[in-house]
Formats: sequence, structure tokens, C-alpha cells
Amino acid sequence: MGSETTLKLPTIDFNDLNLDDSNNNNSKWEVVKSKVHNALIEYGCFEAIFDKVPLELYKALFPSLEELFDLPLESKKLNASKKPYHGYVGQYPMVPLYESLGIDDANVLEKVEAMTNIFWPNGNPNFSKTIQSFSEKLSELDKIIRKMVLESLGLEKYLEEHMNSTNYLLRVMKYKGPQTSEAKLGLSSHTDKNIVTILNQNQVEGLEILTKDGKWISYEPSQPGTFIAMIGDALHAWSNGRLYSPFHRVMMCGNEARYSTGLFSIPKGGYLIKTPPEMVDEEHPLLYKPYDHVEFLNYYYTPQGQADQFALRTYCGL
Ligand SMILES: O=C(O)CCC(=O)C(=O)O
Ligand SMILES: [Fe+2]
Repeated sequence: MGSETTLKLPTIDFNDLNLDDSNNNNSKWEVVKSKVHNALIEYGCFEAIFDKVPLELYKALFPSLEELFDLPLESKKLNASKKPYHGYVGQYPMVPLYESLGIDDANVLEKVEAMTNIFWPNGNPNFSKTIQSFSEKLSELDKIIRKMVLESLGLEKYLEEHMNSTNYLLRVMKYKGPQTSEAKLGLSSHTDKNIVTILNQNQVEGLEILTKDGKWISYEPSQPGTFIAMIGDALHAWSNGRLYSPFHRVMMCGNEARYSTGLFSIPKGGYLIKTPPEMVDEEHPLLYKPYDHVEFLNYYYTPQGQADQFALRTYCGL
């Protein structure tokens, strides 16, 4: 019998942890922190178990997404945004199965309601409440992870500035089933450009993550209701390359549609991402010049930037 090993991402359990636990000498906090640090150095991501998003809410999300994507294309296109990739994205010949919509400040009810009213002029309180409460509860996981990261790097003194320098975007996605048994591209391989991304999906799999040594891991949830937490290029740059921001893609087969969401913590425009001096020494020369995330995106969304797998390096690498 051939021995085939299937690569698996680490799974980390965040149940019973709170953001202020690190101030109370909580031993579970220290154990989890060390697992987070190791996973982010090795894989740039991990599977998270986090029951502050109750399973009922997690499940309520997917019918809401179906309702949204079932709207006519003209309605979905009403969600325009000045920021690239924050509004409606779809009908791209390169990724014909994919469409997505961005909800800025998805943890703030008034913002979600305002966007909901664009799609449903008479409102849709069930939709806005589900999206907002899901995003708000999940943003706590983002904060716990970022606090653990800063503590592990010895950068606690930047915590307040770091936390205040970001907003949340919830991007909701639909991938049509390609009606084939052979896998088709759902979303092209890329690294995320933000700080931390937290993904989840309905029962249809398809997310793949590239390891440092060039192997694709197909993500299979270890239990219902789990998340994938992933580092983006902004945190990779800020940690001066210590944390890895992994390439990932979506591959689809079969008939069923895949619905997924990503909660993105995103640096605010005008805020300069500047590697702290503590991260730079002889062994770790500075990798990136200070940069503004929103200005960088203006490069990333040019045809040249889109064709560039290492856009951040081209834009401000040393
Ligand atoms: O749908 C997914 O699971 C991945 C989406 C993704 O990578 C992204 O939106 O950046
Ligand atoms: Fe991504």
C-alpha cells in the first residue's frame, strides 16, 4: 500500500478565551499564543475554533448570502465603492464562477443597514442584523489573534496604535458549481493585502493554501462552524517578514455553489505602515519602506499590479 500523507493546517481552539485574559496571567492564553505564533511563522494561517460565533448564527449566514446573490445583477451592481475591490465584483472572464460583495464597517449596524437599504429599499432587518452580529462577534477573534501576535513579537507597546489603525470589511462570496468532476479555478492564487483575514464557508470545500515549500493544502474543516485565520501582506511587512502571508486560491468542482465570507482587518488610508525598529537587526535587515495601504492598492489594482505576484515587494520592497 502506498503511504500518502495529506498535509493539514494546525487547528487552534479559542473557546473560553477573552481579549483581556493576557492581563490576568491566564495559562490558556499563553499556550494558545504560542500555537498562534508558530502557525503564523510556518503556514501563515490556521484553523480556528471559536464558539463566540454561535453555530446558529454561523448557519443563519448562508441563507442570507443566498438571498443576496439571488438578487438581479443590476441590483448587486448598485453596491459600488470608490475603493477598489470593496464593491460588487463579478463576471470576470478569468474567474467566471466567482462573484462577491464588500460590506465596509460590517460590525457597525447603521453602516450595514445603509447598505442593506440599497438592495432592499424597504429594508431587510434580518439580513442586516445577521451580517452585523456575525462580523462583530468575529472581530473579537481578529483582536485576540492580533494581540497574541504583538505579544509574541514583543511589540505590546504598539497595541493601541495598531488596533486603532484598522477598519473591518466583510466580503461575501459566491462560487457557482462548475458542473464538472475535474477542478476548475474559482479564485486565482493571491496573498491578502490586509492585516488579518478570517474566512468561513458553507459545506462546499475548495480553499487551498500554498505551503512555504510549494505544496497545496486543501482545507477540510475538522468540525462544523470553524474558521480560517490568515495573515495578509501588511502584517507580513510590519513584522519584517517574520510572519508569512500565504498564497491561496479556490478550486471548485461539482454542482453545488460555495458561499464564503472573509472578515478583513484593513489599515486605514493615511496611516503609514512602518516596521518597528525592534524588528530590524543584522539578521533581519529592513524589507519594506513605510507605505500607505490605500495608496499601495492604487498600484495593486493597475493591470501591472494585478499581474504581479509580489506587488508589495515591487511597490515598496528594499
Ligand atoms: O472564498 C474563500 O474561501 C477565499 C476568499 C479569498 O481568498 C479572498 O477573498 O481573499
Ligand atoms: Fe484571499
